[in-house]
Amino acid sequence: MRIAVVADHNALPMKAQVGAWLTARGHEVDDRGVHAEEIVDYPLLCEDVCAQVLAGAADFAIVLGGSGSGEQMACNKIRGIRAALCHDTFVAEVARGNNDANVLVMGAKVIAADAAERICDVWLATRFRGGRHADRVAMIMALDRGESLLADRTVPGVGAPGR
Ligand SMILES: O=C(CO)[C@H](O)[C@H](O)COP(=O)(O)O
Repeated sequence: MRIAVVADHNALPMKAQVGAWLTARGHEVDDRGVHAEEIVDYPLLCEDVCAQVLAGAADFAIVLGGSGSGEQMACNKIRGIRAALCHDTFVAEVARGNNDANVLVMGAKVIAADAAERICDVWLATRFRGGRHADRVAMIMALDRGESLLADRTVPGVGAPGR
């Protein structure tokens, strides 16, 4: 697969290790920075790497930060992106299998590099299951377009006061 990778100043060693791991398994890695330990504003990296996915230049993006939470937020502000912050293989499996996520975010201050490799392994091996999950992803994408899911209907149990 073609995988575009970025890391901020908190995750350069993880980027090197994950990049080498991916390359050793035959994936094409596009290392889009940063390349030095200068402090960088991670939303810039997120915009760049997500554009690679949206343009079809990459099958997935991997975004590495300190915690990863801001990176996940930034990526998910970009229309068409479904970014998942994964700290373990369970979340990675659900992110791909159920959510059809196209950007993997990890926090180098949260998990070790060997855990990041295991997460990548599960991410790349898991296929989107479709079915009811496809309906939910379609709803996510409607929200992404600024549409309301509830404007023209009521859903039992949603928004009603509990007893
Ligand atoms: O994980 C992150 C955002 O979620 C960033 O890596 C983190 O916020 C950067 O902060 P600093 O400039 O203090 O290293």
